[in-house]
Amino acid sequence: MDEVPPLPGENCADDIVTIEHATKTFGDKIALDDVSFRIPSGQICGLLGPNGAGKTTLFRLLMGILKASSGVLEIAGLDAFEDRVAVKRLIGFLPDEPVFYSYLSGRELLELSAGMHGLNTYEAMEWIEPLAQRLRLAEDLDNYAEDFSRGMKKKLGLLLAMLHRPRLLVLDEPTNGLDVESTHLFYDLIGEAAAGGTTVLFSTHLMDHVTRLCSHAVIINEGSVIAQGSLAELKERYGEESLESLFLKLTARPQQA
Ligand SMILES: Nc1ncnc2c1ncn2[C@@H]1O[C@H](COP(=O)(O)OP(=O)(O)OP(=O)(O)O)[C@@H](O)[C@H]1O
Repeated sequence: MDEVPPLPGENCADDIVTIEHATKTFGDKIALDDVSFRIPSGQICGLLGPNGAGKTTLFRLLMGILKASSGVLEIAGLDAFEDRVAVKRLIGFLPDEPVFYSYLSGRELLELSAGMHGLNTYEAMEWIEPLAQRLRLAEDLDNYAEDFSRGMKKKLGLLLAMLHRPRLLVLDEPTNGLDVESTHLFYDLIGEAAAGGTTVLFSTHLMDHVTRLCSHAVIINEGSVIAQGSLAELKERYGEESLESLFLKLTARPQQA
């Protein structure tokens, strides 16, 4: 995969994601509470947390879909909400459940997205076609995306996220609903994008996938960051053999009556 060129004036050692004291409330509900962490360029970072921990909310803040109640969220120095149009050029986002226009084929959606990113449509499609073939989606691209299976929608969503060769890939449970082979194919593509310089932040409930793909992890629980660091640092700091036992230890909750 082609190497992603650095942005003008961007130092590769810089943090591409900066989150400082971010809080998000919905009425009385505190979904995120004083969250702070940074992701340096080129890192693959796993975002882990039990159901309802705040992972999707954090992704929606980073994409500028939601505005933080307080705190700082920056992508390559741009404010995630105020500069959200510019930020969208830097990020490829795969939501947990991608939704598409009902009247467009997979190919038309890719072409539309290429146009929105100001890309040459022919060149963008020529670049994405081999990836579609590797994901075994190429033969379905002329069908309506709405008729795709859940796994096919995920694959199209990943292609849309990667089409403009973003600086940062934000993937919300990317392999949720994928079969084993497709999961491997996904991780191959994500790993190759990272090797080419793309930073990756992804959430998953599958600890072995984090161990396989990530160098670093951030664990959130009930809206707060409870641990972060390299996988080796985390295991050493908490004296646990595996990421799974560490996760269970840190997120243990009392049983409900
Ligand atoms: N629009 C909203 N209005 C009210 N509460 C919300 C809203 N969005 C999220 N929440 C609440 O914020 C908390 C965090 O939700 P979020 O979807 O971010 O969790 P998550 O970590 O992605 O969970 P899961 O692993 O189950 O997908 C939950 O308690 C959820 O009910």
